[in-house]
Amino acid sequence: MKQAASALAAEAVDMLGEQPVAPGTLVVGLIGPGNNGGDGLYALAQLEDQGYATAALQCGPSVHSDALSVYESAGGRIAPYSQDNQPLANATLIIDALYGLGYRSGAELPRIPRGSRVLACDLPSGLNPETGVADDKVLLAERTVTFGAMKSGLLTGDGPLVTGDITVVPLDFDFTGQAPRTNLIDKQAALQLLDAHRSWRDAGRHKYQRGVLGLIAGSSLYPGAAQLTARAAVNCGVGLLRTHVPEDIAPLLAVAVPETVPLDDDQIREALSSARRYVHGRGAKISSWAIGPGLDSRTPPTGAIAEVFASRQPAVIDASGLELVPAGPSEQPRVLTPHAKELRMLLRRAGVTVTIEEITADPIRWTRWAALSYNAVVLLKGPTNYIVAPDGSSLVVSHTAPQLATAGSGDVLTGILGYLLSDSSLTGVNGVQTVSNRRMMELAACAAVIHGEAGRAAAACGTVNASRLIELLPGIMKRFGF
Ligand SMILES: NC(=O)C1=CN([C@@H]2O[C@H](COP(=O)(O)OP(=O)(O)OC[C@H]3O[C@@H](n4cnc5c(N)ncnc54)[C@H](O)[C@@H]3O)[C@@H](O)[C@H]2O)[C@@H](O)CC1
Ligand SMILES: Nc1ncnc2c1ncn2[C@@H]1O[C@H](COP(=O)(O)OP(=O)(O)O)[C@@H](O)[C@H]1O
Repeated sequence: MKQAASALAAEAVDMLGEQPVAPGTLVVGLIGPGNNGGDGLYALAQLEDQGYATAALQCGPSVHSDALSVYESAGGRIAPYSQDNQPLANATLIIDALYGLGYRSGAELPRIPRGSRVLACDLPSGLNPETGVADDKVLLAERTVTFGAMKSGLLTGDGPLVTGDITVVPLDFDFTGQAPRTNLIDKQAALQLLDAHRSWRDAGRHKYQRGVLGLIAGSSLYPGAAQLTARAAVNCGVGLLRTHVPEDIAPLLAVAVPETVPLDDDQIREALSSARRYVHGRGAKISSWAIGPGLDSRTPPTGAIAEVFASRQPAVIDASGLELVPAGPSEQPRVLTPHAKELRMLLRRAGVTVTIEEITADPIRWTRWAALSYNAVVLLKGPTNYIVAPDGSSLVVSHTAPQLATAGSGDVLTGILGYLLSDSSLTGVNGVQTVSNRRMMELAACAAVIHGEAGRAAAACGTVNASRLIELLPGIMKRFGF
């Protein structure tokens, strides 16, 4: 418990970001009746020792007695919580140590002043630790420090919307008794994954060796989507982008993205056959594919697209491409990127009937169904991104921004992921090699984090639109080591 409390206190200090302590700084703990409250009191005691002014507010019928004695010995004082509590109004930081793993929905939760900075101990109070269903009065956290292992409720349902940034603090024992089946990929984890995948082959490569992305996209109905995906891939730094779009929109694309080189059906076939001949490092004509943004599903490109689906080259498939991708076993490593409605369509095509409400209530379950049915990694887009591999393992990305819910933002994600899949230093592929689902899943999570980072950066400067995200990508990619 003291180990947990130390991590909580350290996070509080990190949030306050001031040493020596600024005058007027006040840390207020909302203290519940169980061990979660105990963690909070021990953390407040440590903050007292470090010179912070603290106050504890007792929110239940009792408090952890040992922790209270330690807190009082450190000079702290506890008072009963009431709605007009002065300390709460003056708090620089509130530590929510009301309820944690022992929470059952329906408690009377304290009202905290609007705009308060809240650090949640283990879980935000009012959040069901298993299902992720949050009460209406859940205490919204800026950060959550969770102990021992990730809790499913932090990652599913409302969890990612109410936890803020999550830090998992390993303890000397695993008190949940089981390893987490789902992992959170935050910015730090994405950086680590990209570093782990990056190979020494990065230097001295020509554009074909760096990686060539083949984009099959666009229609006269949706001419803009192909441009957005293409511009995103180019601004990520793709070695070469080749685009297959209908003839009537090709001139528009050539003007919007002069870096791209057109790709017709015959060239697609030639690229696929060259991929079968080349070995790692020698450079195939196309390394990976992005299929779907802006395609018109009523008049899809015929011919070569089926051969791309039959290839072993990695692909990200989005939007109307999802209506064309075959279900069942395939040799192609694929990431499908549906939003909830498209996931419902994918599942229906695979014979599973489910409503959008059911998907939203249990996103990992239904994404897993699609991953199994299509033998592909599936990235379910939305306020939180769920990425599930056919073996059932999953990653969650909540490093997002609500402003990303804007037209064309998904096309940008496809461009980012298409680029990552094309980069031979990340996939290790440039020809006949195939990429494991694990790596596809990790790269999909990294793309979602990069997309989220672009969304946050754009939102920090003003309103967000897809073009703005694209403009920011070169700087964002630099932050991720590109
Ligand atoms: N070995 C462990 O299990 C560890 C636990 N730790 C801490 O302990 C916490 C779990 O402690 P507890 O099991 O004591 O549970 P909590 O401290 O989360 O709260 C449980 C208490 O709240 C009451 N309660 C729950 N829902 C309520 C509701 N709707 N209305 C009114 N009262 C309600 C329960 O009756 C119980 O008394 C973790 O979240 C974590 O903070 C950490 O210190 C690390 C080690
Ligand atoms: N509320 C939200 N908060 C954060 N990100 C969101 C939210 N809603 C949608 N997104 C993200 O915005 C993008 C929207 O993609 P998509 O639905 O395909 O739109 P479009 O087809 O217009 O590009 C996805 O990356 C998704 O994860």
